[in-house]
Amino acid sequence: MMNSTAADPPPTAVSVRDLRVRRGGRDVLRGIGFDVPRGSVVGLLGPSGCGKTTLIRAIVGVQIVRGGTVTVLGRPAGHPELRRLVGYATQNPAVYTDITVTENLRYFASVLGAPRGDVRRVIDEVGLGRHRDQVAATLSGGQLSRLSLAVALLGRPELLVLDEPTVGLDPLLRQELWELFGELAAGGTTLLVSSHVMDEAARCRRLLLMREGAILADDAPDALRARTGADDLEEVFLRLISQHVEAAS
Ligand SMILES: Nc1ncnc2c1ncn2[C@@H]1O[C@H](COP(=O)(O)OP(=O)(O)OP(=O)(O)O)[C@@H](O)[C@H]1O
Repeated sequence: MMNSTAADPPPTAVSVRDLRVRRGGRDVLRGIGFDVPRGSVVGLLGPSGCGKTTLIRAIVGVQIVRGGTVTVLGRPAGHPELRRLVGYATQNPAVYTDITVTENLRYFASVLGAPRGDVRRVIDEVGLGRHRDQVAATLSGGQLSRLSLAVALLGRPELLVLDEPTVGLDPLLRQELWELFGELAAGGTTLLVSSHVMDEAARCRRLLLMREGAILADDAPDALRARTGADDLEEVFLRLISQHVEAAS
């Protein structure tokens, strides 16, 4: 058996235990737990309102929680050291609309202490080369969300948390972005990516399927297919819901 040393990174990038969150007088996360292995792409899927963004907010340390623990790269979520280690792209792009793509990225690179050369790299990675000098206010929705993703990629964070990064993108761009996610994971980055789109789920190493503040399943896509006897992940999800409802009744 191998002994881990103080220098070894923890084997899980994110570890959530019995996490409970209340928002607007409702229990939005009801005691959930799971691990995100390092160097993998994990998909967070579930219907609108099931709690995906709330969970993501807890992982990046901006959500008040009622109970439970969230450990990120071996530190409690929200720890100041995580600022440089975690890249977060929100659903609504948080960039300055009155300056250009490059100016936004230069600004965020200086805030994060990322090398200047990173600006060019992330622009290329998200395919915004032709728009580098365009004022952000004039970008399309999909271009804006790619700019937000580019900000999250600055400094090569160890963990990327992306809230619906492919909304509003055409199928080709979506495919390119998922290829980029795969390349980043192959290089050791961990990605937690939320999505409504089930065909994207097939590209993930593991899937967290959420419904009404609970995790219905946490497994590899093939294991979920085998468990439910369905091929299509949309159908897998539906069967898991009915199994869950039957078990609860
Ligand atoms: N600021 C808030 N105050 C009170 N309740 C909130 C707030 N934001 C979200 N909620 C509630 O928390 C629940 C979970 O919302 P959340 O945004 O986490 O869902 P989601 O799965 O990310 O949805 P979507 O896919 O539509 O973004 C919803 O019932 C929502 O109404």
